[in-house]
Amino acid sequence: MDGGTVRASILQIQVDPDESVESRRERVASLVRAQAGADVVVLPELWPVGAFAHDRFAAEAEEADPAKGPTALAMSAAARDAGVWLHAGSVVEKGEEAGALYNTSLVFSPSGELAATYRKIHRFGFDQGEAALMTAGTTPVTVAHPQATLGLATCYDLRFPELFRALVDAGAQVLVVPAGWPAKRADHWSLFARTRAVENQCFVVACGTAGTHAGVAQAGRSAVIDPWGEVLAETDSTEETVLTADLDLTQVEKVRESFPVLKDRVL
Ligand SMILES: NC(=O)CCC(=O)C(=O)O
Repeated sequence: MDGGTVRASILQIQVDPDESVESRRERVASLVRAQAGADVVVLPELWPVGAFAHDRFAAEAEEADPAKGPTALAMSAAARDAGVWLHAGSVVEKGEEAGALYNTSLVFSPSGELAATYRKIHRFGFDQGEAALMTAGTTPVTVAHPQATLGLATCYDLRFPELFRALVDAGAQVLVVPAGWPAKRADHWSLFARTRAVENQCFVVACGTAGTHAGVAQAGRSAVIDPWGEVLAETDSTEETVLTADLDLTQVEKVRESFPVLKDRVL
């Protein structure tokens, strides 16, 4: 698939405890509606509740189905109103099994249909926090956007290159990574985002969070990186920011043909 130029809008959402989840949901829906004309809009990890607000995960858990979950419903409507593909970041998803919670990304088509879900595979916290409270996903997910195959990953997943190789093997050209990455490891975030782009010869669309929740200051640092590792757009702001970049999809094939390193894989 090679769909010309993809305009990506990253919404680096402010997540602070003094704003209710309901108010943030409405505010984010308005921001998404304002992105009409973009080919894909991306939100951060767990923006309704905050990636480190562990004590609120269970209470704020919701269904991924827009007929049942308030965030899914609001994002489905916003995608439809704007006429955009929307990677709506992730929500704390109520699993089918009693008490199970997942960190689940939701992708909507321009008609508001839930086109894909991805349950985060690598949970952060070394047996605490997310790692203790959430169940791990098991399946890498790609999405057939009409212009490009998107590969989905979430925050801490960025540290695990084997997931990204699986996404490339499944045809990914654009790796979309929503995150709630802490400010104190911001340089790791930028380093890994650029590395995943270079080693997989893909675009990386990396959407961070702004603000401070549960005492954890967020890195922001959203960025778009091309398949040669050039940073097309990046914000150094830790405030709420909209970052837009045009991705020339022909670059994926050009870089893979002119420097065919992926063909030399042995394992
Ligand atoms: N929400 C996360 O996955 C945080 C990941 C993180 O802090 C790190 O990898 O460092």
